[in-house]
Amino acid sequence: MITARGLERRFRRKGRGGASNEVHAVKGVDLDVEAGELVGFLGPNGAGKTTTLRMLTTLLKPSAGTATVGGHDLLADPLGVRRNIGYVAQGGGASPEVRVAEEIELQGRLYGMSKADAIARGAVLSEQLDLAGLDQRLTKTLSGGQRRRLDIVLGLVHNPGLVFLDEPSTGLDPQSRANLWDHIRRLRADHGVTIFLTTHYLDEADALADRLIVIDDGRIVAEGTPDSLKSRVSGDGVVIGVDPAVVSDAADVARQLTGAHEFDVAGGLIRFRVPRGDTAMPELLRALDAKGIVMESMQVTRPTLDDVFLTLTGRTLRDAEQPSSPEVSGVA
Ligand SMILES: Nc1ncnc2c1ncn2[C@@H]1O[C@H](COP(=O)(O)OP(=O)(O)OP(=O)(O)O)[C@@H](O)[C@H]1O
Repeated sequence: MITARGLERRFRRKGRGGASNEVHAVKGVDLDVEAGELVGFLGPNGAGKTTTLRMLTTLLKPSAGTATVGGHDLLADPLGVRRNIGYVAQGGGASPEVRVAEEIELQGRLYGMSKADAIARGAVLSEQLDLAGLDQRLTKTLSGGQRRRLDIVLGLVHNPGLVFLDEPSTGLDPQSRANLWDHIRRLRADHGVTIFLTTHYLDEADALADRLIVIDDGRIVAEGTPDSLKSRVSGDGVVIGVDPAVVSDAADVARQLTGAHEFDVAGGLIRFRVPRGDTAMPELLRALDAKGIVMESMQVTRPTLDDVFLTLTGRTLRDAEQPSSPEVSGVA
């Protein structure tokens, strides 16, 4: 669905006294997205997510690189790309003074659909995204969550096989976010739409994406399923409790586990890491049992995506956030 090679984008910014300097926002991105995948493009503010997305959706010309999106070449056939994708921008696109039904119909007609087809498709999507009954409301009267769902209907009305969502849940309260995630999952399940979404929320990336592509400072730094990224980097944290009299014997047993590392033994507690806690624990229980040692307590904690980002870049995702800079001008 998407193949990009060496995508780059530079911007020229005017500094003090009219001097201009260049921002290398995207520094050679390669990415592949298969049909039917739900891929999260994760990175801190300013990492280059929106710039990459705008290049892939033909809104911004790459300074270098090539891409095929939805089967069409980005540079040779931008119209073909546009016809085959949906794009839901960060701030959304609905006009405030227009009724929901008119907005959906207008969007369909912009893509060359007949009035009847646009209305029919709009009705199906509105039902699926919990907007049924709101068709005569002015869009400015919708709640944040409803508006965001309308943005998604607008992005999907022309039936694209691939949809780009830029920061879909920004600005929504926790309940509306969880609700939106359900809708996004269902869209993929019911329509087989391929979804590429950007986010800087770790929980969103974790909850929603089959696969994550992590970007930092214009470069891809990792990719994989949320679980594989977590296990690759640091492994699960384990704390077991035993009688302090046998703690060193128990620690010797735990050290035999494949990949066990970072041991810390204090009182009756043994802390360490293993690549996969769920498979290591039964093995450890059996080995301790064979030595007649009773495990009194056990806790396994999965690493978070923030641990992953920290290991990859030396910063947590939150530390890495920087205020976005104003738009000035582009250099293709
Ligand atoms: N039109 C522009 N002119 C100058 N600099 C720009 C322009 N657009 C983006 N940039 C800069 O490029 C870098 C990447 O910005 P981009 O918006 O792609 O990041 P992002 O990861 O999407 O961040 P956010 O989550 O805040 O949207 C930033 O340093 C940003 O200031």
